Amino acid sequence: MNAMTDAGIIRCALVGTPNCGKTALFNALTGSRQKVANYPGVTVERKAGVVHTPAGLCYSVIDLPGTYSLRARSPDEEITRDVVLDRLASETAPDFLICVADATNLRLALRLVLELKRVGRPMMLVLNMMDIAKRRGIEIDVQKLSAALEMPVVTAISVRKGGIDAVMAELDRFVLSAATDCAWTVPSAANLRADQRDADAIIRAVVKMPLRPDTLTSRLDAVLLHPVAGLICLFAILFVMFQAVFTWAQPLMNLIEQGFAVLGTTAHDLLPAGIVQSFITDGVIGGVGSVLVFLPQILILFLFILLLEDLGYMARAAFLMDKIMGGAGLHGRAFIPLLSSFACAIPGIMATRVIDNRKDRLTTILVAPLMTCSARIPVYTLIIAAFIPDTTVGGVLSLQGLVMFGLYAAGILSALGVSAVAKFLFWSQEMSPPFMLEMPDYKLPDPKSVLFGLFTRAKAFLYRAGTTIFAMTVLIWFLASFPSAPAGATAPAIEYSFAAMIGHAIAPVLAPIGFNWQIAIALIPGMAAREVAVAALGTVYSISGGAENQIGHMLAAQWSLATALAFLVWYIFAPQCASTLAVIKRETQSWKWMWITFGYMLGLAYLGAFATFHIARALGG
Ligand SMILES: Nc1nc2c(ncn2[C@@H]2O[C@H](COP(=O)(O)OP(=O)(O)OP(=O)(O)O)[C@@H](O)[C@H]2O)c(=O)[nH]1
Ligand SMILES: [Mg+2]
Repeated sequence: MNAMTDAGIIRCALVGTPNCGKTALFNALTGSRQKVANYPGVTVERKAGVVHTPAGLCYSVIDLPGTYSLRARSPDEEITRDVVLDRLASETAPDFLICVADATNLRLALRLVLELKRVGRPMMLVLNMMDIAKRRGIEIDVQKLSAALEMPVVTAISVRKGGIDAVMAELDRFVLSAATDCAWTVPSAANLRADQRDADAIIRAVVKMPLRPDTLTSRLDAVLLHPVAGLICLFAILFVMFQAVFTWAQPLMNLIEQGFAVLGTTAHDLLPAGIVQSFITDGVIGGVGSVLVFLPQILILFLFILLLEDLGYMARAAFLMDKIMGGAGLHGRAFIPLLSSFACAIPGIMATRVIDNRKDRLTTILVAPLMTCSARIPVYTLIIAAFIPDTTVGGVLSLQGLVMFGLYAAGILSALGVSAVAKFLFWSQEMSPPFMLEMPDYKLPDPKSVLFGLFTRAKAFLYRAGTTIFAMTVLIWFLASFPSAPAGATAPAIEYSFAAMIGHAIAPVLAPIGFNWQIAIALIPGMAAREVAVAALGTVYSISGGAENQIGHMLAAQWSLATALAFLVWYIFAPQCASTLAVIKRETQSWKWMWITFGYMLGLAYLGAFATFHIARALGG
């Protein structure tokens, strides 16, 4: 037995139907922390890790997107097909396939195993989710199954690392032998039906189903998938989510804000007046601190998204929204990518790989950046807190929360509008394939994995604050501080700086939408990350305005309501994120779609802000 091939370590690949727990198994085997969630299509790219077995062998393991057949339909399934069939120039084929199957849902899983056998590589089958199978009273004769499939079969509970020893033991037993010839050909519908018949026959021989089937999922679905009650529940959930983001976070945000205020005054008092003091108080604390305040809101948003994902609700929401979105030219499959875009458009755009039809996928990519990503939260919150009174409507709903909800709704509605227009302009002739998505069973979220998800998000946000946002803040501070004011100058020092020169140069273009030069200078570094605009405004205004540490108060004193509203509208639409544009280029493999996205978003932002500014001013704002 020798796990080392001439080319290096043995390579195995995890293959299985969507949502069967491949990534959970991958994480358990390799100690990685890849994203696991309860809906089909979580993994959309290949991820590699390393396993060290008890016998001291070392394997490389690849986690792959789920698929029902190697007859790949969508870009994520193509990745699985290409890895399994050795079609990638950049990597050698896996020596060993670890098939993963959801033990509670074996029909399509076994059909895939039968198809994979024709690839001619050594294989094993991991029956995952055995905890749920046992609870439901599903009995599987593992030995008989192994004999029928002619491959080792082990059981596992991957989320709790159950059965990992058995998988490792199989890896230790594995003897590298030459793969037999690949007999796989693209299966026709008749081939798939024949495989399904064989799979069903095996299931009849080895699986004993319980007399009383599990009804919790179907009872919940009777309400949650109901065309009317289901939609009401969905909107109620989303509404509570947005209210929560705004109201629950407030006490924590106040605390962080006070912390930074104390830090700012302490630094101001301790440091001698001059460049260093200005850098620390205006640049670092005023800039980065102003963004860090928003951590609680971002975490509350993620808490909701993580809970919905783990519960198994996402696929239901997608199903409910299919009709509504279909009216606007969006496919039901677009829902999960679009909802993920509330966190950030980048994973959202990558998640569109599960959409098989190219035009549906392009439409989704085109509108994903209109979803309110978490980087807009700081901008929205800052402006809302400064300009919208903190009152309640009807005694319960916070007005500020309602405005926030309105901004989210504006993003969603404009996405529907843009996709309707895109459908009309680019592909009015084409029909979308029907919506098909397997509904996962409801599961109670695992607190550990939810906490870990929150921790990862917090880390990513802090990392961004410490790198991109910090770097941009330092740049702005530098531009706003140099050259310093000449002796005997009367205007504030910043008026003589590079920032003012650049800002004044751009300002005429932005004047029609009510933006002053301070906003102009905040928008450019805002391309690196949307939150930078908040930090930049903080720095620019604290340098021009003196000791006041509350950006909100400074803005309220200096901007008209019309400008503030125009600024909010600008942020609904503006393509203020270079990384999103780069991902669009990568995922569509075309500059054309990147520029179309950039162009239409910029156009909408300018027109929207222009209209808002002038209407608000006409109304006296
Ligand atoms: N109860 C239980 N849940 C599991 C088990 N393995 C995975 N899960 C859950 O099943 C869901 C799907 O797990 P993933 O690992 O994301 O599935 P996947 O096969 O990688 O899915 P895709 O990447 O979408 O193809 C998650 O909610 C997991 O927490 C298990 O053994 N028992
Ligand atoms: Mg996965």
